Amino acid sequence: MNRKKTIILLNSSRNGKYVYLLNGMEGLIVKKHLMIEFRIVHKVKGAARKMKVEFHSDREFDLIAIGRACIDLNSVEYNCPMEETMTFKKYVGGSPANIAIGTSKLGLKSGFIGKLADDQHGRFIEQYLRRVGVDTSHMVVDQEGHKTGLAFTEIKSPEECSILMYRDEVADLYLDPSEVSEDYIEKAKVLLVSGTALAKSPSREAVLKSIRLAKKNDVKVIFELDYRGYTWVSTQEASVYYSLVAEQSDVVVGTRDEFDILENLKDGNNEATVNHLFKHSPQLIVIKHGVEGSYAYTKSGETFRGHAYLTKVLKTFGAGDSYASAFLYALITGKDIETALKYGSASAAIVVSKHSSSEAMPTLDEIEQFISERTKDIGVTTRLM
Ligand SMILES: Nc1ncnc2c1ncn2[C@@H]1O[C@H](COP(=O)(O)OP(=O)(O)O)[C@@H](O)[C@H]1O
Ligand SMILES: O=C(O)C[C@@H](O)[C@H](O)C(=O)COP(=O)(O)O
Repeated sequence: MNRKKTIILLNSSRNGKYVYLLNGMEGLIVKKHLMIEFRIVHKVKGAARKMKVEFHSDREFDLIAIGRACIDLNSVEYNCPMEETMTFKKYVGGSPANIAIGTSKLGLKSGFIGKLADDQHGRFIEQYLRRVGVDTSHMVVDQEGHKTGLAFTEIKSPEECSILMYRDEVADLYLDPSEVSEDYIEKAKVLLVSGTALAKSPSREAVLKSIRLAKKNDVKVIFELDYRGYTWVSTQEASVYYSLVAEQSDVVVGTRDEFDILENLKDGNNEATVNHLFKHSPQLIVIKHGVEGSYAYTKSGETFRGHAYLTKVLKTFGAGDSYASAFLYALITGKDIETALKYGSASAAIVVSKHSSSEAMPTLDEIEQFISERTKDIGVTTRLM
């Protein structure tokens, strides 16, 4: 009897051992008494079914993001502690702004709702967003002297990066509910909500209003947890608002640590997280695990695994925003979840090898070229007898 099976070597390892894919299951190859055994470590359910999220097709904007548009000052010196860093390069930053830029660069029509400081930094941000094609018609200028948020980045080594944020009295957290317009939100397929915008009133109420308007007008709500600890009074408070918004969203995206904040616990597990959230509105939940990759869970019970691509890492920040940009691009343009995970991982791998988060956002050609080159690398197949 012919019992040949094809197994695929995946681009990842578990505790230093190679992980293989066989019949939709991930496992390790273990030698036992001259036999080769396939030991399952993870079942990838329904991998062949190609689930998609449906969006309105007749909307002027693919995605409208709400939250902060700020400035990143990225260390020009590599492998250097912040104390000794003398030179920083300026870019537009802020997670939702980065995602609006990333999706616009990929060809989506993106818009932004946010409040900018009435200063040189605020004007730089607005001009940059407009230049890369983001609609800024609903960005308002603060009239009360609030400032632009700044993020200084430190690149001690490719693995050891940190961000030092200056966010006292920042203009973005003063976005008022009266500055959120239903006429604008109803034009979108997707409202992208950043968790940090929930940290303080009146921005918190502005975001809650935008979610209500989105739901009223059949705009999908995508919640990027984007947790930045120092913006919050306590983790308890963050957990309350994160849960409230996640339960109302259609798609929730975050790292494992961010879901722990949402659930107000330590070392949570993905199954428990999704089981709870699927009792509410979400149809799709994406949980990221850094270089270990990411998982996408659907309400209908499927699980998909996205693998990080090996790349020459310059710094680790920017991974999440570039991942979200390409993942959402793929979802909104009707690609299946497996493809969206690949696009997200490829986009992140490209951005972590470059200096910035926003400016480095890849084009569609760059992502597709990257994936096609890497498919050759990881498509190593072997046969089990
Ligand atoms: N060092 C890395 N090399 C290549 N890809 C990476 C690396 N770190 C993260 N990624 C990719 O970026 C995605 C998001 O990264 P993660 O660190 O989980 O999010 P965040 O940046 O929001 O903390 C991961 O799922 C992975 O695909
Ligand atoms: O979100 C911010 O305010 C800072 C970002 O602009 C910065 O580029 C960054 O931290 C991005 O990191 P990510 O969350 O890993 O994408």
